[in-house]
Amino acid sequence: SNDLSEQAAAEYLKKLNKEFGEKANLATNAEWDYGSNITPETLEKKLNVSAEIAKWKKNKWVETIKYPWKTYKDENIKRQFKFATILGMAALPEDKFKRLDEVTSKMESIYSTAKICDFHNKSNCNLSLEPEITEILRKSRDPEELKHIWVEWHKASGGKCKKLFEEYVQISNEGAKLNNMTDLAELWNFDFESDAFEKDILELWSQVKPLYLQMHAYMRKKLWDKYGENVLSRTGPIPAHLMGNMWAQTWSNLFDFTAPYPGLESLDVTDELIKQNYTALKMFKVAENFFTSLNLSAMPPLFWERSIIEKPEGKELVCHASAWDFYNGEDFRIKMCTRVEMEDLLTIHHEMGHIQYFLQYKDQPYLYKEGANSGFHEAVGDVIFLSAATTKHLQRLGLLKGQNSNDDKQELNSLFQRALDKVSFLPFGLLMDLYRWNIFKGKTLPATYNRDWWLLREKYQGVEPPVDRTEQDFDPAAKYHIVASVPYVRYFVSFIIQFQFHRSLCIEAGEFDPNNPSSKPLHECSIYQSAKAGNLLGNMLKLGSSKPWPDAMEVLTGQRKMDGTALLQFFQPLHDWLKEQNEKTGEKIGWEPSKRNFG
Ligand SMILES: C=C(C[SeH])C(=O)N1CCC[C@H]1C(=O)O
Ligand SMILES: [Zn+2]
Repeated sequence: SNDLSEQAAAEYLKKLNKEFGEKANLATNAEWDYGSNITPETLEKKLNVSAEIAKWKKNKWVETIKYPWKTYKDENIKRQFKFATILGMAALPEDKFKRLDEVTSKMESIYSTAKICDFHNKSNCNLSLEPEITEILRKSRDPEELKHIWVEWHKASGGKCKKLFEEYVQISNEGAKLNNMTDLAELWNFDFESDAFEKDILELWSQVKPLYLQMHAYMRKKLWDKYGENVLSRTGPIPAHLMGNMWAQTWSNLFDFTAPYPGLESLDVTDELIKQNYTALKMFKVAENFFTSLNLSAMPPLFWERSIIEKPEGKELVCHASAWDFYNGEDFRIKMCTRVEMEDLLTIHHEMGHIQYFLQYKDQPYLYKEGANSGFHEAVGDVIFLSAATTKHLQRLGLLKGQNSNDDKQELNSLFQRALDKVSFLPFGLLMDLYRWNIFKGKTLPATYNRDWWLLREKYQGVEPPVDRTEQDFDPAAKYHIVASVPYVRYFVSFIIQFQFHRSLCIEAGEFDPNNPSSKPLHECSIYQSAKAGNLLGNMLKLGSSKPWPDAMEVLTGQRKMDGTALLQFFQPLHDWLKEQNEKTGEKIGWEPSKRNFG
C-alpha cells in the first residue's frame, strides 16, 4: 500500500515481526540440523534455506525503507524500524552471500572436525577438541605434552583456515559497506548504540588492568616454581600452552597448584561431582533449580526433549556450547558436549542464562528478541554462577563438605578461584575484537595476520606462543569465534557488567550492604531463593532489546554506564593479598618483550 502514515507503519510492523519470526524459525531449524550433524546434505540444506531467506529479507527491506520512520512520533515504532532497516549480509548480491555462507561454514566444520595425534600414543590420531584435547589440557602437567597438543591443534585448525578467512574478510566487509557502515567493525558494534564504544571499552580495561597484572605476576611465579627456568622465564610473557586452556583465556584448571592455601578442601568440585555419579542431566537440573529458586522460569518441555547435552556417538557436530531460540515461544534448546566437571557446571549456567533471557522476552515482537546488548545476553548465566559457586552454595549442594572450616583461608581460595575464571579472561575478551576490528579497518593485512595476533596477545594478555610462529600459521583461527564469525567483545562487556548486576541483586536480596562495613563481603553473597532479586532481574530481562541498554541497566542497577568498580570491589580482598604476595617474592609486575618469533 502507499499509505506511509505512522498508523500504517504500525500495522506493517505487526505483519513484519510475524513474518520475520516464521523465517527465523525455518533458518534456525536448518542451522540446528547442520550444527548437530555435519554432513554435505545438512550443509546444502542450511545454505539453501539461508540463501532463500536472504532474498526474502532484501525484498522486504525495499518495502520497509519506504516508510519515513525517522519522522514518526512513537519511539517504539522508530526503534523497530531502526532495527528492521539493517539488512546485514543479506545486502550482498546472491552469489556473494552464498559464497560467504560457504566459507564460514567450511571454516566452522574444519574447526569442529579437526583431529590430532596423541603425544604418548602416536598411532591414536583421533583426538577431538572436546572432550579429549580439553581433558589433556586440563589435567596434564607435562610441558612437552602440553606443547605437542598446542602445536598440533593450531596446525589442524587455524593453519587450515587462513585463505578462507581472507576471503571471509573481503566479502563481509563489502556486505558492511552495503549497509552504509564504514566496515564490519561498525556493523558488529551497532547493538551497543554508542559512538564512543571502543573508547569506553579501553577505559574499562584501564580500570581492571592493575588487578590483571597482579594475577599474571602471581601465576607466572607459581608456574616458574613448578616448571622451572627451562620452561618459562620469571619476568617474560607466559607461554600460552601452560594455562590449562587452549587459548589461555581462563586459568581455573590450575587451581590445585596455585591456590593461596593449597592444603584446604579443593573448591574445584569436579572430583566430588564424579564421586556422586553426577550426569550431564543432573548438572542441568541443578542449574535449572537455581533459576526457579529466584521465581524465574523453568526450562520448558521441548527444552528437555530436543536439547543435545552430551556428545552423540558416530556423527560429527559443532561441540562448542550454544543456546538456541527457535522464535516460536516454546522451542528453546542447548547444544553442548558436556563433561562432568566444574568448568562445565559454569558453562551450563552460562548457556541456561541465554535460555532464561529467551523465555523472559518471548512475548516481545521479533525485532526485540535480543539482549539489551549482546554483552547482557552473555552475562545472565554468569551472574547466577557467581552465587552458585560460593562455598555456602556448594556446601548446600553437598559438593563441599566444609571440613576444615578455616573460613577466611577458604574464602580467599574461593575468591582466587573466581579470579582464575574472570580476571584471567579480561585481556583475552578485549583483544579478540581489537584484532578483528584492525583487520576490518585494514590496519592489519593478510601479510601480518599472525604477527599482529601475537603482538596483541603479548601486549594485553602477557602470553607468548610456546614455539616460534610463521605466516604459514594462522593461530587466531584456532579459536571457535574467529572461524564461526562470532563477535567477542560481548564477553568482555559481560565480564564487567555481570559484577554490576551481581552487586545490585545481592543488595536486593539483602545479602550485601555497601554502607555497612561489617556486612558479608560481596564475593560471599548468594542470591539463591531470593524472589526479590529474581523479580528485579526478570524485569530487566523481559525488556529484550526494546529499550536502549542504559535504560535496561538502570532498571537493574540504577546505573547507566558500564563500570569496572563492581568487579574491583568484588576482588578487593584478593587484590590486596596478591600485591602483598608479589612484593614478598619480589615479582616483576608486567613482562619483558617475548623472545619468540611471531611470524
Ligand atoms: C560458552 C560460550 C557460548 Se556463548 C562461549 O563461547 N563463551 C563463554 C565464555 C567465553 C566464550 C568462550 O568460550 O570463548
Ligand atoms: Zn554465551
